[in-house]
Amino acid sequence: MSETIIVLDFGSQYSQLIARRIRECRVYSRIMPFNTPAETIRAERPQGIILSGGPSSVYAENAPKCDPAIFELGIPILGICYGLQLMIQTLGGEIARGRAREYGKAILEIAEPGELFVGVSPKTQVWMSHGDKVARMPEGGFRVLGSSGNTEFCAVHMPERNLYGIQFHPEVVHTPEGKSIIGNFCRRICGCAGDWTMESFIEQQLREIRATVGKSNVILGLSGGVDSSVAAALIHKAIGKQLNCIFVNNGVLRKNEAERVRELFGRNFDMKLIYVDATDRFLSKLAGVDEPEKKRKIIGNEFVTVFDEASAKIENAEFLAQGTTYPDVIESVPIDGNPAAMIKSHHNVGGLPEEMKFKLLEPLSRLFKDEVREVGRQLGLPEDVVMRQPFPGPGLAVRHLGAVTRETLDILRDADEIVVDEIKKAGLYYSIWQTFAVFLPVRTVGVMGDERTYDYVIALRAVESSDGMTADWVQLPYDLLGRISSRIINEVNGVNRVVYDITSKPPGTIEWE
Ligand SMILES: Nc1ncnc2c1ncn2[C@@H]1O[C@H](COP(=O)(O)OP(=O)(O)OP(=O)(O)O)[C@@H](O)[C@H]1O
Ligand SMILES: O=c1[nH]c(=O)c2[nH+]cn([C@@H]3O[C@H](COP(=O)(O)O)[C@@H](O)[C@H]3O)c2[nH]1
Ligand SMILES: NC(=O)CC[C@H](N)C(=O)O
Ligand SMILES: [Mg+2]
Repeated sequence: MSETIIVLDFGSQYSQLIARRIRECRVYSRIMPFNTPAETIRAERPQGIILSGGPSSVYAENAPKCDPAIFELGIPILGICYGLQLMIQTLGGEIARGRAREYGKAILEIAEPGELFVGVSPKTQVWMSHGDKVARMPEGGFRVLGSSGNTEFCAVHMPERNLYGIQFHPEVVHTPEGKSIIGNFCRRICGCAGDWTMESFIEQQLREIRATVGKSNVILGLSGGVDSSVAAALIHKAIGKQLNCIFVNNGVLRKNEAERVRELFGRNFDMKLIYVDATDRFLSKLAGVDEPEKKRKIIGNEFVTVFDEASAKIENAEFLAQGTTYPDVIESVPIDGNPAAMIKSHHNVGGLPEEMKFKLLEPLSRLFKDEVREVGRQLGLPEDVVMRQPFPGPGLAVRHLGAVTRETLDILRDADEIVVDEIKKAGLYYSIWQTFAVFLPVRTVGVMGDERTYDYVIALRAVESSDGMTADWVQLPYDLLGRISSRIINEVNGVNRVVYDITSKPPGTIEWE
């Protein structure tokens, strides 16, 4: 078991970031719903607990509350923003609406560094995002470690129980010394040695995969994408020939993707690959379906039916392995009472059928993308495999608004190929998270060669991200945008207009559906 810090999620948009910062300190972290019982938490034997921020006010009706028994577990706790407020309220203090809301930068003046602020400048910039404040501290027990102009109780500590609370957000980059503060919590306060590395992860997973699988066979859905390629390499290292990879052409792949993946696989892997061309089945199920969640569910279900059939020929195929990663899980699963409500069902998680004969084997399901890439490198996969841009399992179906048809899918494929080609030529493919085309089923009027046209619209999307959970649109050079636009309009029949999507995530998502 690795050292673990648990992040209790009160619905903060930053819970992921907190988890990542902890992992950057080489300590494993897990996000759990705010109402996880203290007993469940104790059973995980965490070294520490962080209470996240959150949109509610602790004094509001139905405000999310943690099990108060967690403050009695003897495990160090750091409350951030809402987490601080909840800790103070639970232990007898009072939270009230502040005179002014405080968003943005503030200066924390450290009166007493304690263990939390070792090595942090006495006056340090911190980032605030709150409207409530501590109006009265609980009687006795707490010390004030620091204040800011607006917030008297900006950092507090109860030595007796090893509880810390801070009003600001150490997890965001606008708190430049935030990483040291989180590092101090993990190492000095929780006593973690920081031995969570990708090497130790691989070793641990190899043992676990062997123990879980035993003598059974494993089917792995291989898409040629980063996650499933890395999962294949890892599982193959663990169980060798018991692994059977299946690559499904679901009819919504990119242009020439089926050939490309088979070539890539042959070049990099020494294992079996079963190729199933299921284009007709997927497209007939998708015919006329324009609702995004329906499309996703149809694709998730059909994938499993195909895996089922293909595995019939494989003896004792008990497990279905997938390259599911942490963000897939977090975005898709509405855990009871968890405020991180469901955004969209990733086909490989929320899109799976309720009854399935396979047991799931998902060794990467606790990793972020950059960690998956690191595992791939350590397993010897080349850069052109680990650095491929992510491509969603539901493929072009979620980049083609409205119901898909063979003709309009081909339009999207041709446009998409031009986008990728130009981005590669510009040397940007590996430095941008994702770049792609989206098909809009609306037609606009144009004029080409003095003739009126009435054709479809293609939207371009290019986003920067480190894990797909949040993303910024990229300021692609105008001349590159111009080149892509004119090539699409000249070379792709049926398109007479190209637009550029300048929405970040949030409020948008990366894919359009
Ligand atoms: N065409 C496919 N054939 C077989 N399995 C697939 C296919 N597409 C997706 N999957 C399965 O669904 C999982 C999730 O897809 P996802 O796109 O998130 O991962 P990926 O394709 O492996 O990596 P990337 O995120 O880099 O595209 C994959 O890891 C794989 O197991
Ligand atoms: O395998 C997948 N199955 C899916 O159903 C799916 N939906 C989105 N994505 C990818 O996840 C990241 C976040 O995408 P969104 O901002 O659109 O949710 C982006 O990288 C998306 O490409 C998926 N991958
Ligand atoms: N970011 C937060 O956790 C905010 C906590 C609480 N909603 C406030 O406004 O003070
Ligand atoms: Mg993919």
